[in-house]
Amino acid sequence: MGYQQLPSETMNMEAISKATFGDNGDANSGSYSSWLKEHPSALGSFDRMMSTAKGSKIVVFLDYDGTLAQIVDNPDIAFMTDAMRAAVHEVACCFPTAIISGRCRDKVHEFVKLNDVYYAGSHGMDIMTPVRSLKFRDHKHQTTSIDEKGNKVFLFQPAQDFLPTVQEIFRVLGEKTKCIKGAMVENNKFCISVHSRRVPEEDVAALEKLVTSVMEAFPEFRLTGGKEVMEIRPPIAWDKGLAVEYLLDTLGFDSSSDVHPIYIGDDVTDEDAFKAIKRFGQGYPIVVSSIPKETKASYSLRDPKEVMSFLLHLAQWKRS
Ligand SMILES: O=P(O)(O)OC[C@H]1O[C@H](O[C@H]2O[C@H](CO)[C@@H](O)[C@H](O)[C@H]2O)[C@H](O)[C@@H](O)[C@@H]1O
Repeated sequence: MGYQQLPSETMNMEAISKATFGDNGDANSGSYSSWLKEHPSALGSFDRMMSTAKGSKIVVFLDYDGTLAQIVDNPDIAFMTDAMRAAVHEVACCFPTAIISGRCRDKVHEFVKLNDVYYAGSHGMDIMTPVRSLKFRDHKHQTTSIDEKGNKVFLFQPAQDFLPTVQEIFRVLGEKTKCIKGAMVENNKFCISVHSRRVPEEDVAALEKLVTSVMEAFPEFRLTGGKEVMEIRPPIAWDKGLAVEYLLDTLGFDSSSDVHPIYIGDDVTDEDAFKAIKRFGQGYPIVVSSIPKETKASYSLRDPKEVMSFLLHLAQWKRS
């Protein structure tokens, strides 16, 4: 195969979990309880976590799908609840808060509808901040723009050079996958998602084969996976972990200051961010999962409802 394929990422996470932990990996099973010993609940561990972080600066990073919004069949209607929006707003009033998603940045903003959080779309390849990064002196990819309130902002778009090709791939995949019922190709600006969630089980392999053959014409591009989705990404060394580092630096929280970053996410691409928090040396990588799975996260939350509860606890802790 000509493109860079990461086999473990292309497997469905539920399949990985079953292969690793057996069929009974649900939240009530024994394997989940033993997994919890390795990745304790961030709610149950809240007091301990916060007593370590007390007096330091907390920065909150959130994934969108599967973390702030439930996973649903149709990606176009993966809305977050008003209660979740209020919880994110509460947290953003207390701590710098960023949302880092695989989706296109505008789409996440449209779903979240909050102006007091920072947005990074396309798996961190499209970051908007009010300040320019000093450490990442990549001025070619740091440009200025005007946000919806008329303020000057900086955009960091390290995959800019690949934009025309990504859009060409989107067009070709859209055409070619028309023959597979239920297939959906989503334009995430600097990357593309090909969804198989609504494809009949017996056609999923054909869809994967089709996408693979289309991508042979674009051998540099990376093909990775997620929850019933194939992700096409440009060949640059950039991921959600580097986006976390970029944001920490840009917002003035380098490793020399006393900072505890928190990252909450549920999918394969969030693992890069968990690793970044570990590289940072302090902070809390939290995986959202109701089944045991391989992860670099230190803590866990079962589902978006528990995420909401954690965010509310965090805001309440700060206010008290
Ligand atoms: O980084 P994220 O914010 O988690 O985005 C990752 C992908 O999420 C979306 O797909 C996933 O959620 C859909 C809606 O619940 C679901 O139908 C799909 O099966 C999931 O893979 C989004 O549509 C993708 O573009 C993102 O890359």
